[in-house]
Amino acid sequence: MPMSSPILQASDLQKVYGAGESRFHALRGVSLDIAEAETLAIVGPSGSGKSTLMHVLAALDRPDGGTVRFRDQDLGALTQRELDTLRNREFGFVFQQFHLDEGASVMENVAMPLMVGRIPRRDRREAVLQALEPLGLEGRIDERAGNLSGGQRQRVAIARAIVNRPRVLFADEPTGALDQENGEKVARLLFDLHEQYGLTLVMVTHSGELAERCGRQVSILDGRLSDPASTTMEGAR
Ligand SMILES: Nc1ncnc2c1ncn2[C@@H]1O[C@H](COP(=O)(O)OP(=O)(O)OP(=O)(O)O)[C@@H](O)[C@H]1O
Repeated sequence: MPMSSPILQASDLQKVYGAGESRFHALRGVSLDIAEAETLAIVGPSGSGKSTLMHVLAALDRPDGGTVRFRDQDLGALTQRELDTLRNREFGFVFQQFHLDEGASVMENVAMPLMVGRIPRRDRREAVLQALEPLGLEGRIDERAGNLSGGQRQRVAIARAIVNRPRVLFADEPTGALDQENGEKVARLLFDLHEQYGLTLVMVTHSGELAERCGRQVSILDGRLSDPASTTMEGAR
């Protein structure tokens, strides 16, 4: 059955850290198609290469071999500047440890991708309010990020991730630093964003429960996908 072309397509990815004695082969030929608007969990034991794979897919890091294509564009053919622009426009990021500037306001944190994308100052506040609104944080816009609770901080990080209206949201252990209740709230928000905007969601997680809620899971072990049949989009929704 013909399928629409994938939004992301990784082919035979290799990633090697270090050299000599400390050389470590973290990705050993990973091929993976990701369909537009699917929800994908990348699972596997600690140190298996999950974050490395996510970073390479998201153009945060370049592979040492193989290719990543975004909408048929070979990311390896782009200059660093072109890659940075594409990442800022098309991808949003949520990390376990939030990575907020705690001394800055919610407004300043969420506006960061808009500044990188050279959106004029006069348009930023409205865009930030729109991003905060579905997360229930528009009333906190002028608060210092460091004054917020962990769950609220992760919601600010999600607002920052969606403020540029990206097509793909990458989340690395998004609920890992949160208690059960706040983790559930954040998980629900991520799936709501997928439903509302058709965002493609790519999530690295240790949580079997979170992974189960994704349309598809791929499992990585020692830098290889453990079930090669899972690399196509048959299971995508
Ligand atoms: N910058 C680096 N330099 C050297 N080795 C690295 C670097 N980053 C990761 N590694 C190694 O590569 C392997 C894969 O790391 P990665 O972070 O992708 O694993 P992971 O599956 O996400 O693990 P975890 O679940 O513990 O976060 C690990 O053995 C790690 O020690």
